[in-house]
Formats: sequence, C-alpha cells, structure tokens
Amino acid sequence: MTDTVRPASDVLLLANLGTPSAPTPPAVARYLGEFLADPRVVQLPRLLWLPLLRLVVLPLRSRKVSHKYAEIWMDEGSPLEVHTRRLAAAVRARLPGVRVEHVMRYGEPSLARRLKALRDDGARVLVLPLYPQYSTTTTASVGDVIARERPQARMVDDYHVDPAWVHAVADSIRAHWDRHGRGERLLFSFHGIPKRLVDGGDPYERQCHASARAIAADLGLSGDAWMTTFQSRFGGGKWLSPATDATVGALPAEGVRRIDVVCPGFSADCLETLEEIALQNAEIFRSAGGDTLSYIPCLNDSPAHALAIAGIATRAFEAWR
Ligand SMILES: C=CC1=C(C)c2cc3[nH]c(cc4nc(cc5[nH]c(cc1n2)c(C)c5CCC(=O)O)C(CCC(=O)O)=C4C)c(C)c3C=C
Ligand SMILES: [Fe+2]
Ligand SMILES: [Fe+2]
Repeated sequence: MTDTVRPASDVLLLANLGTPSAPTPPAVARYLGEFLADPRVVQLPRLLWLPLLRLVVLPLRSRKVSHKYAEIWMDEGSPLEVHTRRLAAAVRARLPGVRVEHVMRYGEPSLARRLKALRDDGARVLVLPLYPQYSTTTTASVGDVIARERPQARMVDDYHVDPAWVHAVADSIRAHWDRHGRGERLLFSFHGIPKRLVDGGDPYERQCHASARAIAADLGLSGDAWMTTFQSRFGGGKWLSPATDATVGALPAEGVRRIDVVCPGFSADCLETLEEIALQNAEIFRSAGGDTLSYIPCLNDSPAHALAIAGIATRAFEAWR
C-alpha cells in the first residue's frame, strides 16, 4: 500500500458518555451504577463511596431521575443515543473507506467491548470523544478504556477551538436568532466539574472559556452581551462557577427579560440540556420574573457538525505516523 492510499481498515469510534436503555428506575440505576463507580467521575475513597452509591444514591436517584428521562424520551430512545447514532451516520457519509461507529463510555454500545473486538483487527482505530473540551472526568476516562483494551488505538484529546466546530456553533446560534428572535443576553452553559480538579491541573475550565470566547467572537458580540456559566452540579464541595441556575434566577432582577442559552460542551442534546436547561432553568427564569428562556439546541446530526467532526478525524488519520 502506498502512502497516499488510505487503508480501507481505518476505524473511527465516536464516543459519547452513555445513557440509560430505558426511562425506568432499574435501567437508570444500571447506567448510573457504572458511571458513578468510575473513579474519574467521583473521587471519594472507594471503600466509602461504593457502598454509599449502591445502598443510598442509586435507589433514591434512579427513581427521581427516571421521571426526568421519561419527559425527554424519544420514540427511538434516549436523545443522547439517538442524536449520537444519527451523527455517526452523517459523519460516515462524509468518510468513505472509514468504518465510522458510535460507542458509549458507559452502557451500550460499549466502547470497551468494541475495542476488545478490534484487538486482532489490523485496523488503525481512532477514538474521538464527543467532548469538545478536555476533562479528566470525561475524556481521560475514555483514555483509561483505550489503555486497558487496545493501547494502539489513538484518541483526539479535544477540539474546543477547532475553527469548523466554532463556526458550526456560531451558525446554529445565528439560525436560531433568525427563526426565534434574539434575547438580551446569551449564556454559554457548560457542564460543571469540581473546582478541586481544575486546581489540580484539569484544563477543562480554561477550554470552556476559550470556546465561549471564540464563538462570541465569531458572532461579533460585545463583552456585556454574553456570559459563561456552569450547570449540572452533582454532590458536595465547590464546583465551577458561576452556576447556570443561580445566574438564570438572578438576571430578571437586573431587568433582563429574555435570554438565550446554548450548551457548547454537549455535542448532542440529552437530559442535561433538554430537561435541566430547556425545562428546569426556563421555569427558574420565569419564576424569577423573566419572560422567556430560549434554549438553542446542540449541533446533534447537523451537516455543519458532521463536516467539522469528519475534518477533525481526517486530520488525525493524516497525522498518524
Ligand atoms: C459534557 C461534559 C460532561 C462533563 C464534564 C461531566 C461531568 C460530570 N458529570 C457528573 C454527573 C452526572 N452527569 C450526568 C449526566 C450527563 N453528563 C454529561 C456530560 C458531562 N458530565 C452528559 C452528556 C449527561 C447526560 C446523559 C444522558 O443520559 O442524557 C448524570 C446523570 C443524570 C443525573 O443523575 O443527574 C450525572 C449523575 C459528574 C459527577 C461529573 C464530574 C465530576
Ligand atoms: Fe455529567
Ligand atoms: Fe443534571
């Protein structure tokens, strides 16, 4: 095979977080049990955390959270899974000769199982975690599975200021404004992580701010037209701030009546965007005296998203030496 011919065996695994298989307490408990037992996600001592997780957290949380999943469930399944599967199909159409598949870090289709199955395959396997910003809690955990199951596979660390991705997000915001009108303030809401991790060197917070700045610059926004917040706090300790819910609840008192919220840390719509932002935070905003919180959807399987992801993967395969 010559240098210029792409081996037909390239494999691209688009990896997302994972989601329950059904909006029911047992299915949610199974998913959360795997997710929250990962020491990358919860850093408490195992001997304390694992019994607490099994005996207290899972029974209570799976009951509460399964109702939230039920509110956003689609005919074909969990939104995160549906959008990630469709995105993989859109990327596949742009990468002839590459086997493009979607996998999940937790639950199904399992990243670990797929990597194991590819062990005796001569393929170059590229794993692209669908997290634009690198975090030890998400990206590094995908790296852990690669190290265990197929160390020869390679991983894209992040794409937080990739020009095609930045432009795709900015364009999706412009399109939303064209269709629904524009609010007085644009919030970039990213999933939070414990502040202690950032103090220990996790680049996530810096990358979130860099993403928001790049998207705001593409939109030509002045500094007072947008802000960056962090959502989905879980458990105790200090998390990244300012918190999305507290910010949304405080803005009406400043005279802000209409806001737009976009979540550029999520590649696909999921519980944390469709339920937490579009339902819960919209209600917080209204209760505080605001008129409308307009949620701007994730890029999901849009053509611009597929193009950006295909470009990132193509460059990673080209740089493979
Ligand atoms: C986008 C990046 C994400 C980071 C960073 C992240 C960190 C993080 N998450 C938890 C705890 C939970 N997250 C949950 C759902 C969830 N989280 C992400 C993404 C990131 N998480 C996504 C895409 C989803 C949605 C999954 C879906 O099925 O739709 C949940 C489950 C829901 C709930 O019980 O509230 C938990 C729990 C921690 C502790 C953490 C960093 C330490
Ligand atoms: Fe999360
Ligand atoms: Fe949440």
